[in-house]
Amino acid sequence: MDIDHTQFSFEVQATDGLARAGILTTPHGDIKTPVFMPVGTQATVKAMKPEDVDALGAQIVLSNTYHLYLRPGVEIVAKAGGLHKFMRWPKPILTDSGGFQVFSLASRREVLDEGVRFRSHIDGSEHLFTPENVIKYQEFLGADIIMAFDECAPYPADKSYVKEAMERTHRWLERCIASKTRPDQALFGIVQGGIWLDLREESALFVSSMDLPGYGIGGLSVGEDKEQMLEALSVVTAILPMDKPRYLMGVGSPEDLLNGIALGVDMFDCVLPTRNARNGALLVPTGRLNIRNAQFKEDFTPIQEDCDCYTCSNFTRAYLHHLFRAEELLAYTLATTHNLRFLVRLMDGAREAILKGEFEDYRQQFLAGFQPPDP
Ligand SMILES: Nc1nc2c(CCNCC3CCCC3)c3[nH]c(NCCc4ccccc4)nc3cc2c(=O)[nH]1
Ligand SMILES: [Zn+2]
Repeated sequence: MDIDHTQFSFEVQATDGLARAGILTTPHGDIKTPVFMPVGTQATVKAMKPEDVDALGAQIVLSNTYHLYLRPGVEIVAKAGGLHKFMRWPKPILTDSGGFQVFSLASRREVLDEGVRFRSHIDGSEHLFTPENVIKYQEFLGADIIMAFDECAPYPADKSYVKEAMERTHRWLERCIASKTRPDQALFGIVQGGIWLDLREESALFVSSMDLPGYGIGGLSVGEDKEQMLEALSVVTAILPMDKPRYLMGVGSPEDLLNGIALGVDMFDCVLPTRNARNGALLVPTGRLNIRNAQFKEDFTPIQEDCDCYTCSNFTRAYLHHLFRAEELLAYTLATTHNLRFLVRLMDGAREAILKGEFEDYRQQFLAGFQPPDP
């Protein structure tokens, strides 16, 4: 089923090297790219009200077919009128297909050509995900962008297995395309191939040949070296159509976002900014600040002086330090608000720099000041 081209389109407004500034139009609104997409695994960005996720500038949120299929069930979300109504998020939503989550969360998995048999991490019940039923589940959930059912090979894995998983993913993509029935949902194919550049080239060529509205770059950020990720990424982005959005799945840290943009990536998602926030690791221009540290006990300055977020505009480091030490729930909301705003501003700055042809300076200047996490 083809998409309704009046509802989906992608316009590259400017390029600066391989970096792009664009607009992705969807039935629930436009998305300015580059974009970081907050993760809302179980139909909520953890600890956040949707209106506050909107207020900090998030343009699109992610949710997860695997989780929502197991609980509350896709039928209930469909009865609620779909994800947008169920979670009161009126802007675009993207759902991941569940392939990755089956491998990272479920137990007793069995990969067959038909699909993946697994046991629920919640109650041990047995299930089978196939390309056909995963597309059906995503149609019930009603996201604007849905991901093909794929197999993200584990890392490390030998090349023969990665090749087999890539070929299975290609066959599953054809079955996903054949199963689609909603013209108001865009199906993104996913490029696999591990860290092997010949497999990456083969997968990028195959997925590109399906002429889809956008492309996920999978199989990365699974433990490989940064250099291996960037090398595989550059092979893939050189092959994917220039006029379609590229989504690097599961990435990442501020430095990975800027390095991905420099290689032609438009969309990103990662659980880290929100997960780290809940652990008290707050993003600031010089790196990460662990607010639980005793040094902040009497620090009455904001998390970040020049941040305009609700947290930095109203509270001090001493207060956040207290909330985390006291395990007060407000800590998670305030910390998540700041980390998400930090990434929204980082992406907005990248977009402005690309429009002015100054992205390389922007990237270098940010990376010069930002200390990477301890390995
Ligand atoms: N379909 C699919 N999904 C992938 C994902 C999940 C992306 N987030 C989905 C959201 C939907 C809602 C929830 C998440 C990935 N995430 C990562 N790395 C994250 C690694 C990481 C894990 C924990 C902390 C930090 C980094 N690599 C990924 C590869 C694939 C892939 O090939 N195929
Ligand atoms: Zn802030």
